[in-house]
Amino acid sequence: MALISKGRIKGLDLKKEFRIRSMKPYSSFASPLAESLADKECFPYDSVPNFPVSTVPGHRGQLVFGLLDGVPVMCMQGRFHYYEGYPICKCAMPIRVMKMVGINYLIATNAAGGLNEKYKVGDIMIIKDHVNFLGFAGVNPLRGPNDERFGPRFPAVSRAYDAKLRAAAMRIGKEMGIGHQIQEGVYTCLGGPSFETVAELAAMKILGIDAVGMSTTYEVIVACHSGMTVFAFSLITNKCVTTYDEEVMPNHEEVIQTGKENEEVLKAFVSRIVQHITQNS
Ligand SMILES: O=P(O)(O)O[C@@H]1C[C@H](O)[C@@H](CO)O1
Ligand SMILES: Nc1nc2[nH]cnc2c(=O)[nH]1
Repeated sequence: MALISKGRIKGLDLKKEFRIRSMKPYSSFASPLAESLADKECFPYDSVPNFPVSTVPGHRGQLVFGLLDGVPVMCMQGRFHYYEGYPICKCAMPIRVMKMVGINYLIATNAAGGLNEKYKVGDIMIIKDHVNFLGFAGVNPLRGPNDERFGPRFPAVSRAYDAKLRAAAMRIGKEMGIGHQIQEGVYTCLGGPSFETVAELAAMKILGIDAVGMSTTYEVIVACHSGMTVFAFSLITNKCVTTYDEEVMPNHEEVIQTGKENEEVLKAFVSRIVQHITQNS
């Protein structure tokens, strides 16, 4: 989800580049956050020229514009993952569309497996940093010719996750009475779609990784490249299976179920962070 503000990127014309006029408003909602927006307009991904289409069960495919408690926002209902077969730059393309419509704040959320032993299912992990494993192998969304209109060839991402917003989110969590559910840690994105082996998880633990997922890092890199302020968190939907004798195996159903159980609290959390941003920017 992203907050819309004035000041579109210079030299880019969204209507011209994406022929956005041809998008048809559409209304059908999956997440309660998008449902709760006022003055909604929805655009299914397949109505946007050159936009990828979401193929993941449980991931609806549309852009939703509207007001969240009076603040103009743009939501993605369904994101794109490398395992769906798209090039990584295409997975991150919606972030550039956000930049082009004048968005300066990105709030990225994901479902992740909890590797840190202290984490419980249902915890919210504020992301303080990431390990971009895909990038280790050269799979970076900025690979290829650099578009200077968005940002520099070699962007720094060492402070990708805004420290002030992280502190504010921690405070907000406490005010909401969910302080015991809030963690702060390091996220990693793997290519998926297979979940991790026990040996892979053991290696990641040594690297200081707290939660494991299949998204977000490529979106954050692209947002950071174009100067957006980023806040991101993971919902810990399952505990990583770190020994060979556990009966339960990681599964997508558990991920979906934990997401559903926490929808309302996440919606309230995001809404309060959005209010905080508008009052402090
Ligand atoms: O899009 P996110 O990262 O929230 O979704 C995670 C990663 C996979 O798509 C799926 C695995 O269950 O959940
Ligand atoms: N890679 C990965 N992605 C997830 N998304 C939700 N849970 C998990 C998990 O355990 N591993």
